[in-house]
Amino acid sequence: MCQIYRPPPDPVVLWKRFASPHECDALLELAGGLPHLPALAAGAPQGTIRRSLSKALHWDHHPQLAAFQARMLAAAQNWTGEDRLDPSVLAIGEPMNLAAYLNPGDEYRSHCDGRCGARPSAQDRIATSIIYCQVADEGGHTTFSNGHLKIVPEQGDMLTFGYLVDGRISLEEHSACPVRRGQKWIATQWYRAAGSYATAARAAEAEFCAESEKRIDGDGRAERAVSC
Ligand SMILES: O=C(O)CCC(=O)C(=O)O
Ligand SMILES: [Fe+2]
Repeated sequence: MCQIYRPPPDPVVLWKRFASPHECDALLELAGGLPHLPALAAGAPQGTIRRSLSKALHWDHHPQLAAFQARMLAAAQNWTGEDRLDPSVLAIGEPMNLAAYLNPGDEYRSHCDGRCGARPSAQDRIATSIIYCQVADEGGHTTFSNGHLKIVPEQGDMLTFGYLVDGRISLEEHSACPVRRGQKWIATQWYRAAGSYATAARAAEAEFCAESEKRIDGDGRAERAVSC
């Protein structure tokens, strides 16, 4: 089931229970356990906006991983309305990233995965999926501060958001709130554009997830919020 929190052109969609505990375990095994290297966010000296550990997982070493990524990609492409539009808008362009927030206060402050509203150049990132393999007991939510949206995921949920927007304030900017109690680990996949942006822009206007649509209202697990 997928829940739509925001429509295109910068959609936010949550696929409930996308990954089974077994699949998360398998990812962890491929990674050789929880990451142990400090995550460095691009442009942030000493990773000051990001306090977590991370590790890249390369599909070419793991056929199992490639198959799983293909399933993620297919779900993410769903928002393009596969039946009517070219589903090849998104492509897996880089390794999967495992990130662990293991200590109280671990967080990832406000940032964009793409260009924060500037027009993307060829092969820039245009969408992100995050699988929450473990959620914290308290804190660790994902917020979209400009969009006033806080996502409160459950274990196995996959959040996908797109940011193929041009020249306006981006609703893409997001943060991982500090973990307050317990631990959190996620698997992030960043997508890049396959094909022309003209195609991608058309697709971004399309309907998506229509058949199982469930909106934020009445859901109870997302809150209007500007901060953690
Ligand atoms: O941990 C989160 O909730 C967000 C992670 C994130 O923003 C990313 O991996 O790009
Ligand atoms: Fe991010």
